[in-house]
Amino acid sequence: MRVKTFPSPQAALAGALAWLMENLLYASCGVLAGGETPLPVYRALARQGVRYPGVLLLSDERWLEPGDPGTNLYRVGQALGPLRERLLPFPLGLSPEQARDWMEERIRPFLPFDFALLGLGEEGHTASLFPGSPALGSSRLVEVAVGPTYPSLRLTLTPKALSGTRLVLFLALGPAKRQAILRVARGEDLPPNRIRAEEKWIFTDQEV
Ligand SMILES: O=C1O[C@H](COP(=O)(O)O)[C@@H](O)[C@H](O)[C@H]1O
Repeated sequence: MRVKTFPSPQAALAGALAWLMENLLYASCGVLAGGETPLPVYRALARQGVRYPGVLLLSDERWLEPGDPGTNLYRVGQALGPLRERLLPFPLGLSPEQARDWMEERIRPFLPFDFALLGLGEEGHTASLFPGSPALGSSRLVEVAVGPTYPSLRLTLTPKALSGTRLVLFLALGPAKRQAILRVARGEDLPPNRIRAEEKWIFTDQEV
């Protein structure tokens, strides 16, 4: 895991945007994190008018009603603008187990993914893979997972699905995430370190 520290959050977001734009040029399937942190990157991407004919997957989904503004699909989709059409979303209308199985079959042909822009939580989670979660050791590509915060029920890509991705970038901003960044960079057994990839980076505004 390599860490790149930028002088400000804005600079780190710009770095992630440049990384994403470069990867979209050559990718046929990439993964995007939900949450708050990457939304400015997706908005900036939409403003650039980037065309991308491939598939975009969400790293995870919060199990809410379809169309709920708390879902990653809603928030990421809004931010992506026209690129939203490239998303292959988790099917929220089914039961979590049906959605898991449906998604697993849909994503299999796209393995290994070309790139993954992922998040990092303060306690070290990425996607909806929380420390200690049984999903970390799953032999499936997609798992139903339980998180400590609302909404607790999630669907997530597993380390098995994400491992083999050519390039993985964790975008983690703000002092509240500094400890998690340090722990991941030290190689502690946290979810980001369960993902094996050719190249893994953390882009941050924190000195570590
Ligand atoms: O719950 C989630 O959290 C992570 C981190 O989100 P952030 O806003 O702290 O960057 C996110 O990557 C994941 O997709 C989301 O469901």
